[in-house]
Amino acid sequence: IQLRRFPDDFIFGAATAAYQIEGGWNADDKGENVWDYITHNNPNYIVDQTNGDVAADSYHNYKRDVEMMRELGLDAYRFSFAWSRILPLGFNNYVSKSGIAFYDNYINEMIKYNITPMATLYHWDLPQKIQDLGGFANPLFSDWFEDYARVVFEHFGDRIKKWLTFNEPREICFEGYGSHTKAPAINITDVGTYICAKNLVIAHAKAYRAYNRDYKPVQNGECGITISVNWFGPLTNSTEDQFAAEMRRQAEWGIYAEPIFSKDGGFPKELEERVATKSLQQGYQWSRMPSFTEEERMFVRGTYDFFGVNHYTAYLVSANEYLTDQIEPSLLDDVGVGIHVPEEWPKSASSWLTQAPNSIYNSLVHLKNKYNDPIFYITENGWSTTPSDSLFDEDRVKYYRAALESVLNAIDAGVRIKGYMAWSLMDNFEWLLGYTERFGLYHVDFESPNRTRTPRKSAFVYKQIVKSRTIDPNYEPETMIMTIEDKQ
Ligand SMILES: CCCCCCCCCCCCC/C=C/[C@@H](O)[C@H](CO[C@@H]1O[C@H](CO)[C@@H](O)[C@H](O)[C@H]1O)NC(=O)CCCCCCCCCCCCCCCCC
Repeated sequence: IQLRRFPDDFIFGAATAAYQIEGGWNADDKGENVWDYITHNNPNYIVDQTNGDVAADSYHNYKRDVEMMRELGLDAYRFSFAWSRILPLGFNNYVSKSGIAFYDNYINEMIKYNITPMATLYHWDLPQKIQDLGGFANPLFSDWFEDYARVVFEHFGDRIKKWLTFNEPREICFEGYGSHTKAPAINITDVGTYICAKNLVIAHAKAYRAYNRDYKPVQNGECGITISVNWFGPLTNSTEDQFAAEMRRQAEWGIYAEPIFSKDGGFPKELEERVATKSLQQGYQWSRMPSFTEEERMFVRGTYDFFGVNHYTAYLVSANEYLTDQIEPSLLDDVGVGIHVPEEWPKSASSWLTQAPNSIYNSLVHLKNKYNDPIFYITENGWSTTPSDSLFDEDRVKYYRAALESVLNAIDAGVRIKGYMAWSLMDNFEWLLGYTERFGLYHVDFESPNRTRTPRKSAFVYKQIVKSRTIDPNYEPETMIMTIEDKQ
């Protein structure tokens, strides 16, 4: 059989995030963030009562991390900066020398071995002081974020050419402000998600425009945002189900993507009208979804060089079936649709994650058509197993092969995908689920003092894909001993 090839300029990488791997929660002068705060003050918030105080201890093991990237032959590595490690007080009146030194060393180690760093400015670890001031609900948030972004561009922009402002606005705003499944667990269901969404996209735009104006002319990098785009397709072909799926997509990612990537900007129209109507019926004198002024709409619109997509799974949406009770008022009540996951889709260790057919293709072809053919990077994609599963992670291997076939299907359909980052390079702190779900190509022994990393079978399979730039469905590693090979 002729195997399909990834384009020569396609970059393969792996991803992580600061709070999930770094540890060193109070090393040197690092400040407290919202995950430090919630895990220390309410340990039962996490299912196994753990936290990221030490995690995979990448603060001390970063050289081993880069060695793993070399073992896999990666072109790129996506990681995030911890705001409170760089600015321990939240604001830019004090910049931590040791925080800067840590990231300098980490990045220099990658560059030394020709691994392209892709950096996320914010992956959920807000300085607690900024949260005490309201966090993403404070209209001044966007200025504080721009200040932080400028410090990072200033110090690291000579070496980092691919920037992401935020990781997954849905998880920040819906789960953190409109629900309680992410820190800071504000759970103000009527307006939390919507106020956060507006301030977040304005903060993104301020950072993007600051980069474009003051850094890009010298540093020559690119800047985007990563949005979680799981596929929400209609359960049937009926008009009602198709509209229901569109409403759910608007609620899941449209409220963050539309202001930035659409021709007109602003929030998605149908959802905006629905929330405005329901708000009046519910006795509010204004829509629970704030509008953009004309100036804000134009300011946010078009602030991207590429679209970062985190994709894991899919759900089927129905207008009339599988409906469940929702808190009223809330985003899920505003949308008011049913969700179904077919029994036959293979299950992972995570309740929300099944292996859905060709869902990367479905998502990216949809986004390409909706948002005028942007350049995409898949900034996360991966599969979870349990801590007791063996190193021979056959399900993860199947998932990665199917996902990468779906990437090739999308490329064949004309989608401009330039890279793929596997989630994750190594096991890490999986938020509410602590260490009970594992996403790593490398297993991490969280009981061992130096957090020993050991490659799983999927690491060898991914390495072969990266090296050959093809997906051989029959490839079997000959050994489970990992080595570093010279890149051709
Ligand atoms: C049977 C019908 C049930 C209806 C359920 C409807 C579900 C609709 C959509 C639900 C989304 C669920 C949450 C998914 C979040 C992910 O998008 C998010 C991805 O984040 C990135 O991924 C990495 C791995 O998780 C992460 O480490 C990385 O930092 C991040 O960038 N993942 C998370 O946020 C992780 C935790 C999610 C836990 C949230 C608990 C909410 C429980 C929802 C239950 C859904 C049940 C579905 C049942 C399906 C049955 C097969």
